[in-house]
Amino acid sequence: MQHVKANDGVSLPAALDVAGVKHSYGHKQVLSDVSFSIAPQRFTVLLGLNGAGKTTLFSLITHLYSTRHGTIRIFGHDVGREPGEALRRLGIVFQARTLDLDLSIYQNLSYHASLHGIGRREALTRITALLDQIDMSDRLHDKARSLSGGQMRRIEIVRALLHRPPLLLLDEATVGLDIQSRAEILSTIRKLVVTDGISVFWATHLIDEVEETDHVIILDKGRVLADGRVDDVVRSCGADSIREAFAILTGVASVPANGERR
Ligand SMILES: Nc1ncnc2c1ncn2[C@@H]1O[C@H](COP(=O)(O)OP(=O)(O)OP(=O)(O)O)[C@@H](O)[C@H]1O
Repeated sequence: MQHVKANDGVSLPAALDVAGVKHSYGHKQVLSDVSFSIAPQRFTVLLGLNGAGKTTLFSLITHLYSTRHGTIRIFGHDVGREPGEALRRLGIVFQARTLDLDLSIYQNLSYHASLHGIGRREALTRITALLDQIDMSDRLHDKARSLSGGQMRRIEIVRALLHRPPLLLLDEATVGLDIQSRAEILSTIRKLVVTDGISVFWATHLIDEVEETDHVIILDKGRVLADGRVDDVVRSCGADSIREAFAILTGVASVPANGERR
């Protein structure tokens, strides 16, 4: 089992360990021998253009698809062999909106809590505390449809955290949001790593979401092209910035804001 050093130097099992994973849709292979580990209590970015294979990889990690080639472990638990143990440790925010618009925020969240076997009283305590953290406790009984896109995303993040998973996956969480909402979501998530010791795996095509001290995994056409601290990746490419390193590695002349390959 892959072990990695946490922030305090203690050796822990990797929050996520992906080893030799391949995936095909019919004859089209979209993930080729993908391997990497992410450390606990770190912010790790999965950076790739549209079509790189990020969502497919997330579908394998969350066990929506079964892994036919390779293994995926969450804190040492094999997603294929012990899905209950593995998935209990995982929270996920998908790219597509998933709140029920006709239910209140409380109803959306308490339903999810009950799926995780959390009692009503405990659920309300957790919901109130998490809504407080994102300054939305006054919206508890509002209908989800009355929220802005950024507020909906924040409620989806609260929902993903209700069962207190140590690993949180977010697939293009800021897509379609205005600049201010994007910044707020990103800073909420970055804070969780520091204050709650959560491990975050953040998939994006937006290079300006990456910071120098993050761990970055660059995925392109289903292959891992780089895996390491951002400043190390930049240096090893002989580049001046992660944008330049990404362009060198992928052969994409400039990285477009919409994530489409040019
Ligand atoms: N259900 C499917 N059937 C066939 N091909 C698929 C399917 N889902 C994805 N693909 C293809 O697999 C490749 C990887 O897609 P994937 O959605 O995983 O990439 P991505 O990095 O998440 O991009 P995006 O952000 O645009 O979703 C693409 O070429 C896509 O067209």
